Amino acid sequence: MALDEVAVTVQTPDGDLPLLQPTTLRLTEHRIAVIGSNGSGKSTLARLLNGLVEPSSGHVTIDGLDTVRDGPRVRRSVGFVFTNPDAQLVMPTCAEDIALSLRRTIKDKKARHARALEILAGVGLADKADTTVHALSGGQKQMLALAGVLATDPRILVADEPTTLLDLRNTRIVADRLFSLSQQLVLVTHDLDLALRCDRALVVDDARIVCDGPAADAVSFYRSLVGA
Ligand SMILES: Nc1ncnc2c1ncn2[C@@H]1O[C@H](COP(=O)(O)OP(=O)(O)OP(=O)(O)O)[C@@H](O)[C@H]1O
Repeated sequence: MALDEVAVTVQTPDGDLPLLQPTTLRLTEHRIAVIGSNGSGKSTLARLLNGLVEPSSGHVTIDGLDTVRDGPRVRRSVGFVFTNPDAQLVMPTCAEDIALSLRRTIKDKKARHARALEILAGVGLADKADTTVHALSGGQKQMLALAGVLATDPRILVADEPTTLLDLRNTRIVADRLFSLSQQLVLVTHDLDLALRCDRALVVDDARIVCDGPAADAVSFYRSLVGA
């Protein structure tokens, strides 16, 4: 993943508002954390990586594919997990939701349903196949949303505060799943323990990356930045 002189600016009634100042980055490590205060620009950076946000200037490329020009192919490579799983659970039942993610790879409906049941079993939701997604707990919903994204077989996973709405136990379950993946992971988080488990961390402040390095160094920098 590469950002070349990428800036994001939005127009507001008060004039241009920079959401990301010009940034050049190469993201090659297996697990990269993005940390920083509320409103600093972390989600903007994460959303650039799969084309949910387009650069106002510069280019974002994933394996050489431009996120604007090659949007659909980029989104096949880069799965995105939202803070609130309700944003991505769209089908009436859990099995149907996973089956939706499998529609590109498994054309036969029965085979797709069977694979969906296997995937649900793999995340501890075997008994929820025919349950409405609205009847799941927050932790179960996030595991379902994550399983749905992984069912599309992305090479990279970008997760934007995936544990923020979860209690301690569910945070651990979702985090352990994320850290067990072979996929490259970009994890936006306020949980500094999770950031410390990454190979590299970026600190975002006021629309800029103000520190970029080994997670322990970046977390120390962030703590001193906010006086904690
Ligand atoms: N489309 C938009 N129009 C105007 N302002 C925006 C837009 N998108 C984001 N912002 C503003 O840009 C800033 C950065 O937003 P962003 O969501 O990237 O922050 P964040 O670091 O992820 O914050 P949080 O930790 O609260 O989720 C915020 O002040 C936000 O209100």
